[in-house]
Amino acid sequence: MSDTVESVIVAIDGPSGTGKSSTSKAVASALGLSYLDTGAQYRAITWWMISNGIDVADPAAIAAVAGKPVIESGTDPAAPAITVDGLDASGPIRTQEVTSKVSAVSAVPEVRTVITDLQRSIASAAAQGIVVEGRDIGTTVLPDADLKIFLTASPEARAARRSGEIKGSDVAATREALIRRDAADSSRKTSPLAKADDAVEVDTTDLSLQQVIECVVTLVEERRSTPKQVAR
Ligand SMILES: Nc1ncnc2c1ncn2[C@@H]1O[C@H](COP(=O)(O)OP(=O)(O)OP(=O)(O)O)[C@@H](O)[C@H]1O
Ligand SMILES: Nc1ccn([C@H]2C[C@H](O)[C@@H](COP(=O)(O)O)O2)c(=O)n1
Repeated sequence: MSDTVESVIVAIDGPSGTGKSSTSKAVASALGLSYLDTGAQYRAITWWMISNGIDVADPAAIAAVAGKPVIESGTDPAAPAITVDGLDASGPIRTQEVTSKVSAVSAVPEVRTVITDLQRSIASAAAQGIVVEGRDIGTTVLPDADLKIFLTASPEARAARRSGEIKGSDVAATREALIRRDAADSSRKTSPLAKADDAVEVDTTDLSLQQVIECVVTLVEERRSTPKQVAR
């Protein structure tokens, strides 16, 4: 019997604020895997569009330049990095302006083609395996992932979590903004936010972050000990 641990690809999808980033980073760190935040990539391309004066309400204008920005993502879960044309984008992609425009930009099919290709090449280069988090990883980007998780939580729990990050923020307004973004991400034509048929759904509403991390680590370990059955 070999001592080498097989590479594993884990897809973690779900709506905003369900704990995808926190869980994915912790699971990747615990298991020695790489980590990819695909939302950061859509935020990065959105930031580039805004910085270059592209009208984000004009899908044709976005499509015409979708291949221009050079986006690079680091995959160290302890220090996730993202650059656009060589510039550190980790701060600018978290602004309210980018958050309010990212659903429109990420709905453009040409944008999704560019970013999906990038995500697949990063995943295939991860020798030890990778945890990839987003909205369409299990359904579209990596349909053959070894394990697919779909995280959910009530809008109230998600809004409370998000509001906890920003002192003095309005929980009701945060809740409405989350619901609006989820509706846009779920209703777009090209690879919408959706649970893959073979994903394991984990409702995190009443779970602590530590409980969610332990649950996902257990699921990965179980998958590693019982390889996926391939349909013939
Ligand atoms: N189970 C949990 N219990 C309490 N707080 C949590 C839980 N999971 C995540 N959080 C907190 O909720 C906030 C949002 O989590 P996180 O950024 O991981 O969500 P996300 O699904 O990646 O969101 P988005 O899609 O908007 O990027 C963070 O402050 C995180 O610490
Ligand atoms: N695989 C993905 C990941 C993200 N998006 C879009 C939709 C989200 O609203 C936005 C930002 O993601 P977040 O940083 O909040 O995780 O990016 C997508 O379409 N597909």
